Amino acid sequence: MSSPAPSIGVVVVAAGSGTRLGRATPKAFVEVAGRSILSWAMDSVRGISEPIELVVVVPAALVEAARSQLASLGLPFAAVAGGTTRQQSVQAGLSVLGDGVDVVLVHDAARPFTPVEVFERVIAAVRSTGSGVIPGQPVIDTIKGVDRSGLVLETVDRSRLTAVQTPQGFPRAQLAEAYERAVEDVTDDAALVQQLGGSVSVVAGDPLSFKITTPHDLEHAEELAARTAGADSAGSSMMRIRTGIGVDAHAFSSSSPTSSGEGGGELWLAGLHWPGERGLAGHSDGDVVAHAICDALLSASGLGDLGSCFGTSDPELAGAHGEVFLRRTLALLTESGFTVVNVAVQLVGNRPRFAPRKPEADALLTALLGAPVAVSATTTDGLGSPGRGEGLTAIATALLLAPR
Ligand SMILES: Nc1ccn([C@@H]2O[C@H](COP(=O)(O)OP(=O)(O)OP(=O)(O)O)[C@@H](O)[C@H]2O)c(=O)n1
Ligand SMILES: C[C@](O)(CO)[C@H](O)COP(=O)(O)O
Repeated sequence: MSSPAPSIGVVVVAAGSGTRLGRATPKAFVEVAGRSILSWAMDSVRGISEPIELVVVVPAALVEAARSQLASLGLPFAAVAGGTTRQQSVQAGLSVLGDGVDVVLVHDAARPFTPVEVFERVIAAVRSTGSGVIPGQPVIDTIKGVDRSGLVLETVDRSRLTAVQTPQGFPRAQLAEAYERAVEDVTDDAALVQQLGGSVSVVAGDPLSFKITTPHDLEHAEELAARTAGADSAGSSMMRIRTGIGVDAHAFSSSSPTSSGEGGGELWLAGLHWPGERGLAGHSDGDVVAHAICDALLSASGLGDLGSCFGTSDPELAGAHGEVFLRRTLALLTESGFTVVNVAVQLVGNRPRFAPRKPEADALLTALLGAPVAVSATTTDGLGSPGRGEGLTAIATALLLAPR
């Protein structure tokens, strides 16, 4: 069954040059503690609790670079070229959003440390008000109105001011109309909506949402990133944890076991040969434990599943043992920068008696994946197809660490 299309569209604008930062590289691609500002900005976006459709808008020359840099995000995204102003870049992002999107958040990559709670607050407020919502922070300094010569004219009532941040959220139709009818270039999305008479309200922003604009902001970002790196295992590592689940079932083969176990109906399970036990039917050797592990690993990485990664059309996989699939799966994960943290798998069936060979199975699979694998086994008290002795099922979970 296909999953429902996301109703939240997130457009991350990252196509600015960063003139005020004064670097040769476009600002979103400047590194902070070894990662681009754009990559840092994705940490919170990835944490949004409901499905999103993500569009990243970058300088035309860096579309491919962005695609490869963000490939390990673990969530699908489109990367498109921006324009010469922020407004044009937002417009480019909006134009590729799918039909299923009805709420749009526009976020500056230049605000890479915006906590995910701010995103959630904006989404909730757009839904409850049915109108535009922007995060804001109180203005702390005393503000003076001055004329062109610098003469002070007035002290502004700062209780009426808010310093605006992103993400700025809107019902899609409201934002799309504002962009279609825009007549002048403005610095934020809310201004366009207001020009059409649309209402926009403010929710609490966050000091961490500061925009990296000047070299001083970049220094502040480096300090924050260093602190995050200090708490790496508790902080950003936690954000990189991915879990996955995999299930596989095979019927017992109708042919009798042979002594060789090769193609003659003997059982291969958890990477081990089980002499004298009836084998499992399938295109490969039917090793449900190995296959469930592969599916769990692929599900955690977002790279697909056993069927999509290793189709039955590959002649090398006909009759292949579980360890072939495990090695290939590990290679795919490693190429994409994932690290396996651990795997747990449970075999469901009446035979074989698994407990005596559990240490052997754990050791083999652990060595193959280079991470702890624990295999357990259970019966179903006679219920269902495993209970009737028709075949075996295995259910696996996997934990991965995604690349930075
Ligand atoms: N043509 C542009 C200009 C800006 N932005 C994005 O809009 C956000 C806010 O812009 P700002 O921080 O002011 O970025 P720059 O325009 O890059 O900075 P500067 O004004 O110093 O050149 C940033 O994430 C920036 O990448 C964009 O996508 N396309
Ligand atoms: C939307 C915005 O981040 C509001 O602060 C905007 O992009 C700011 O751009 P500015 O050019 O730094 O005002």
